[in-house]
Amino acid sequence: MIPVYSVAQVRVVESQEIARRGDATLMKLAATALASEAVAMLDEHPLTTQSLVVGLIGPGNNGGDGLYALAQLAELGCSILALQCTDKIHAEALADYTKAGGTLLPLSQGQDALANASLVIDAIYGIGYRPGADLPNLPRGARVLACDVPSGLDAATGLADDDVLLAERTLTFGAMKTGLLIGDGPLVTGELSVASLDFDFSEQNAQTQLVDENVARELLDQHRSWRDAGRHKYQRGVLGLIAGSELYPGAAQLTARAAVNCGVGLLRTHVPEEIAGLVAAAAPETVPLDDEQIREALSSARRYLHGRGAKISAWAIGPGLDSRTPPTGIIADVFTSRQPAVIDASGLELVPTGPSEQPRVLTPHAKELRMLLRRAGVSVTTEEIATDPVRWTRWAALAYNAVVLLKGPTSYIVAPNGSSLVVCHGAAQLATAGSGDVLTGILGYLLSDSSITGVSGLQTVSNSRMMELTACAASIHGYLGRITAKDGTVSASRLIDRLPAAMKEFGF
Ligand SMILES: NC(=O)C1=CN([C@@H]2O[C@H](COP(=O)(O)OP(=O)(O)OC[C@H]3O[C@@H](n4cnc5c(N)ncnc54)[C@H](O)[C@@H]3O)[C@@H](O)[C@H]2O)[C@@H](O)CC1
Ligand SMILES: Nc1ncnc2c1ncn2[C@@H]1O[C@H](COP(=O)(O)OP(=O)(O)O)[C@@H](O)[C@H]1O
Repeated sequence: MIPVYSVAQVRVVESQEIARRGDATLMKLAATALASEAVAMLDEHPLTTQSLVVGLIGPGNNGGDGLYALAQLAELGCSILALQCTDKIHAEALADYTKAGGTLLPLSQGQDALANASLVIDAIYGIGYRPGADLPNLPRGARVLACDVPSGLDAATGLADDDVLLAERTLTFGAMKTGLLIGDGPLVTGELSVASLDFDFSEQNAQTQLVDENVARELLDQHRSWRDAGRHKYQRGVLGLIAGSELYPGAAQLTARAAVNCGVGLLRTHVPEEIAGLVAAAAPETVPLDDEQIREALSSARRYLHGRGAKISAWAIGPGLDSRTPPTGIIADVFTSRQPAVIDASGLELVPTGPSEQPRVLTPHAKELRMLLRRAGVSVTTEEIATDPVRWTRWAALAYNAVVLLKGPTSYIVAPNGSSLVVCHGAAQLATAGSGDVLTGILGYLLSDSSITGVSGLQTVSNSRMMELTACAASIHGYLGRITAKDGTVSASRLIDRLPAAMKEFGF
């Protein structure tokens, strides 16, 4: 997990570190990390003797970082140029830069250099940015490495100015900051990483924790064992899918195909008779599940205590249900079980508020979250949700006693105890009909697999594990979106086709 702190917390720790180690030492450390990130970016494309790194330099310490980094790049043999973007400039860093042989030009004289640059380092503004500055226009296609924070983004609120400098990568210092992950943040930072500079955050409570793909891989690995190879399909896990209607026949097919392509032990589907043929054709691996069999599975699960001997190990409820005629009775029965469940789309209209023995994940987008909150007696607009997503997701988690995943460009995952995780950096093209159904299939599969949940015998899945697996599903989904977008436009069907390859990257 990568802890995330507010800018105010970063400022507190920064001032302690300055007192301990000195301003210049910290800036040079930041610059070394920035220079090696620049080298890594340059290495991705063949270098020529004309390869040029142009630094856009602002008035404060962010500009200082940029100048020190350029000086280090010059020592490594790169051609460098600094463009002064504001009246003020960091004097000590400029002296260091000039000593390394660097040239400084006003921004107005740097247009040709910008057009020819192999890489642009954006060191105009960092966490000291106040919205409304005059920011330069960069040539189309410029490769930009942002120093700490893209200029034009408020690292506290996540709000970006229209002319924010869009980064291909952002290297942020000290710690991950909230504004990089909320609002416009994920749309403008590009690939995001942290250089911790050994800042000591032990006296600060993190605002939330970021789950990136490496963290997701570690979380998924937590309970895997060599013994997994000996399991038969029922031991591996059976997912029960209650979905679909004549009105929306596609969603159940998408979720079913997604779960199958994840490698689920067995998928059993409860869909209306009218679309059963369609679902069976879309995913011939599935076995139908009628009301009687569901009741039998629920009662056998109770007899054998949760988990052991149960015929269904997890549930996915909701994709494509017709909210006018959902199978309310059978879903209410499933809600009394202790097998974990993911509930999406129209299924969300049926989830009861209050305490429950069943570990649940609700996966609303913002409008569905508003509906969930209304049902719980809380009136809120989607605009209010956008301004403070974690707060409103927390309300729903508490009211429904469930883990809640708020979907969008950034996914926020909150448990009933208020703890939260964040997942971001999926492809924007994931915003396409049916991609949420694919996510439900992925999460349903993860909840069904005993080697992933780590549940055996008498245990049920804890909310903290539910939260981790929800973050893993969102992370796999984001990765899936990115690899699919690499070779063309994205549709839910194309996502499903790439799912086996994506799962492999996560150790499946
Ligand atoms: N202090 C430290 O120990 C460290 C700081 N670091 C760097 O320092 C940065 C923060 O430095 P600063 O506090 O100097 O802040 P910045 O470098 O982000 O910029 C602050 C300056 O920009 C001006 N400014 C902000 N918004 C403006 C606007 N809209 N129009 C015109 N001028 C505007 C301010 O008046 C101020 O002069 C971090 O982002 C990071 O890059 C790193 O070197 C790590 C260590
Ligand atoms: N701009 C975006 N960038 C990245 N991911 C997005 C973006 N917009 C939506 N998503 C993701 O796409 C999925 C859409 O889900 P949902 O709205 O339920 O779609 P549907 O109901 O059509 O299946 C969610 O996983 C969400 O996190």
